[in-house]
Amino acid sequence: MEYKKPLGVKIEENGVIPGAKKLVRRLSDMKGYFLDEEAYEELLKEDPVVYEVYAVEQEEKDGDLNFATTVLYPGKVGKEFFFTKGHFHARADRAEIYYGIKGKGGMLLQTPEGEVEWIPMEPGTVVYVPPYWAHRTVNTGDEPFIFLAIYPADAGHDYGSIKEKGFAKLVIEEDGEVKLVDNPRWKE
Ligand SMILES: O=P(O)(O)OC[C@H]1O[C@](O)(CO)[C@@H](O)[C@@H]1O
Ligand SMILES: [Fe+2]
Repeated sequence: MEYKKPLGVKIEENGVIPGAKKLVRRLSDMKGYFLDEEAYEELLKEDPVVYEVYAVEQEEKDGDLNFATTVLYPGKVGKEFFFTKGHFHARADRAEIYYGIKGKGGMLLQTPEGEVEWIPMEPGTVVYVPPYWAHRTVNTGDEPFIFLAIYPADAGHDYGSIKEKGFAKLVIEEDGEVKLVDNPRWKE
């Protein structure tokens, strides 16, 4: 039997996992994701980084685990806070755990039928993402929102239906408050 080597790494203050694979998502990678298209086009002139992911991933095998930090920057497109794209798992029955490290935000979760849950997150919050729920994190603060995700190595990502239809709710700022409102573009 060939055993894999165990691994211990320290997450840096800024969320970076040394030696991890880095993925950068700029606003230009998220066309069609935000409601306010005019605000999107305007901000596209700067094309800010919306989030970075530092992932330590294994082969897509049953039983193994991946982990990744995400540094989700503060910002808004119109009234809508910056968020991660959001996805179902390609193997839809795979669950996931998130752990809040820094900053303030929350997670939007949604079933395939469009039932939505919002879970506020701060440093120390653990979120259990059950099988079959799509998930998207949102930065509702004014500093980077940093969190760790731990997920089955064979979970995969299914961005398709979220890219097309979005979530049934939007997370916006209105009158200085964080609000969840119906997404006018949501279709079942
Ligand atoms: O894959 P998305 O929706 O862009 O969000 C990124 C985050 O979600 C994960 O894909 C895990 O669910 C991580 O790689 C990362 O923490
Ligand atoms: Fe996931």
